[in-house]
Amino acid sequence: MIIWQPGQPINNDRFIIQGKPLGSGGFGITYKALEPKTGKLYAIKTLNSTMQLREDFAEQQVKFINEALTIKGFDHTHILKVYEVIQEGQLFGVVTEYIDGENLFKYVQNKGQLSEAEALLYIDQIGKALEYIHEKGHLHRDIKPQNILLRENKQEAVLIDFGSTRSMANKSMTISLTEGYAPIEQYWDKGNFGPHTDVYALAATLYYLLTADGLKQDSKSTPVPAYKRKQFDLLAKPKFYNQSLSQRVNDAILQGMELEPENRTPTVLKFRENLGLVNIENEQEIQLKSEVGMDYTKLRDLLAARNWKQADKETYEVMIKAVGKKSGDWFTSNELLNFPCQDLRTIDQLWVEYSEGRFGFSVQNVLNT
Ligand SMILES: Nc1ncnc2c1ncn2[C@@H]1O[C@H](COP(=O)(O)OP(=O)(O)OP(=O)(O)O)[C@@H](O)[C@H]1O
Repeated sequence: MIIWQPGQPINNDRFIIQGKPLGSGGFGITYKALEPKTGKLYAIKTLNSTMQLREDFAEQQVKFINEALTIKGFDHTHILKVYEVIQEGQLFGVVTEYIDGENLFKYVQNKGQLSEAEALLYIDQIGKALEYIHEKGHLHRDIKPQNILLRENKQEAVLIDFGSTRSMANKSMTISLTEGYAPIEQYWDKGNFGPHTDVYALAATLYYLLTADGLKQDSKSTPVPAYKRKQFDLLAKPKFYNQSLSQRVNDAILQGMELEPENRTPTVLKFRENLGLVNIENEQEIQLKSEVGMDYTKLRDLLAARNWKQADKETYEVMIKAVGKKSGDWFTSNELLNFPCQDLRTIDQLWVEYSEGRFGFSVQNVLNT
């Protein structure tokens, strides 16, 4: 049985284990490690001692590595970055980015339940990460506050722990669940799985973030588990624990946590819509239009269609209009420096290029890198 100790060098001295493990759970143990050559910190996850003692350890380890390799292909701001798989004797380790911050469960335990605005910020970020995972044909299947890390002082949530992740094509799934967050279909190995499976857990996570104080008074640390609801226990409305919640958020959570998959919000996008998050984005776009009287709708559409040439042209058109120049005019560096900053910021893909003594605009370079 191998447990790495503080100060232990691994992978031919490439990494040195730092302090006690960051966490350990049903099958994994996660260490903090320093790469002395670069001074960078990483997290390295291996199978834990219980798994190492199992007869089918070798098989389990292959599964563990294959899962890691799937995530290695993911590239999303709100998904933990997986860098590589290393080997130390019999044990394989998955090297990932190290997040200097705490998980949402600990954060709420220390701080108390979150305001609606803060909770929705994290749920929106993790919702987008889930949409990305679903588009790639996978389900996470273990969304819960403990599996969401917050980057210190950044209000940025990152989804971790892909140990339960499965391809949607896999109709028979092993039973692995976290009570309070797992939907009813996860209690059967051939349940009706789909994006709605992660919607339930995401809605339950939001339920927890907004009602943690009330739940605690009721001696509960999660929303009522799905199997209990099936038998006798009703799910209390989030508003029952937190009267200040908006009706909209209360209702969106209840629809996202419908017991039967058929009645539940079918996709994460729909769930975000029900929470008013997708509309907020649209509203922001409308506000951008009126902020300094410029209309960026055409530019946004061209960018979305990746029509770079037309987008470059439209950027130029929008900018000359904003400062009252004639078509064909160029900008001096001074004009660019004094350009209404709000506008420059709203076209966040804008790239100002300097060539042959003149300034031009290109959106292509930035978006292609
Ligand atoms: N990359 C990381 N950076 C910083 N802390 C981490 C990282 N990964 C995990 N942790 C910490 O360790 C805790 C447990 O991690 P993780 O969820 O990966 O494993 P687990 O739940 O303990 O094990 P299992 O995968 O068996 O359920 C997290 O809640 C977090 O506090």
